[in-house]
Amino acid sequence: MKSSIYIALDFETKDEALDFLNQNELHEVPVKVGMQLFYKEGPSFIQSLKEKGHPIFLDLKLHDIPNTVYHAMKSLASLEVDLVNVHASGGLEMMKAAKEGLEDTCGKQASKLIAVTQLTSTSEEVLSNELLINQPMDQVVRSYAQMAQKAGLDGVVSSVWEAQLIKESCGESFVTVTPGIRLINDATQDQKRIATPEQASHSDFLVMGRSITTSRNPKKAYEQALKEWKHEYRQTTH
Ligand SMILES: O=c1ccn([C@@H]2O[C@H](COP(=O)(O)O)[C@@H](O)[C@H]2O)c(=O)[nH]1
Repeated sequence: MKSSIYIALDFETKDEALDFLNQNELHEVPVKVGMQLFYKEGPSFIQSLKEKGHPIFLDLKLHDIPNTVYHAMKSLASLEVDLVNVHASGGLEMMKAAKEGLEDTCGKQASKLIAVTQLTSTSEEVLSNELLINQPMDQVVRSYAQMAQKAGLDGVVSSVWEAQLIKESCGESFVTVTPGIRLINDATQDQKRIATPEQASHSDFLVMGRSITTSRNPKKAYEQALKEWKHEYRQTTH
């Protein structure tokens, strides 16, 4: 898997999403399909994106009892997307079941499986006051990442600010996928742990939605993000 930026296709309909990609000449770019579009358009939309050559991250964040997640992953496995995910807070047994569901259907060719550690919309305050987790965010994210690794997963979703710690704890090949990315001066909106592409030197993949999709020039915004990120990537790895 080459490192890249997944554009979050958070649109109401497949027509809106496909028009967006066509009109902005974003051909074959990696895309992320989340609950909004998948619940409305279903597997046939994934198929049409695949036919157009887009690498796909299917971001459904499964979180249920192990047996349910096992069977749900068996269904998702047949879509043969690049990345699928679960919530790490579902626990070790649930994550193992997710992995088994994928592999029982597609063997080692199955989609890569990652786990959300803590949503990028969760702040330190929410973590302790609402979720009642009385540890610092980076420690919680690190523990969840280690648990995901123990369950046999390929990586995790976190904010940019925990990616280095994850690499140090789980190794360079453990994949870090980071949403909550904003170009400079863009609105934070509901995100709390945000960063610019330039700050994302320890991320293998970025996820960017509104900074690109609501930009006046989405293609330019996408190319700018890639340039800023790759510049940083080159400086830290070569
Ligand atoms: O922790 C997480 C996990 C997933 N997401 C998803 O990424 C995009 C981000 O969209 P923006 O418009 O760039 O804020 C969105 O689809 C989320 O569901 C996340 O933001 N944080």
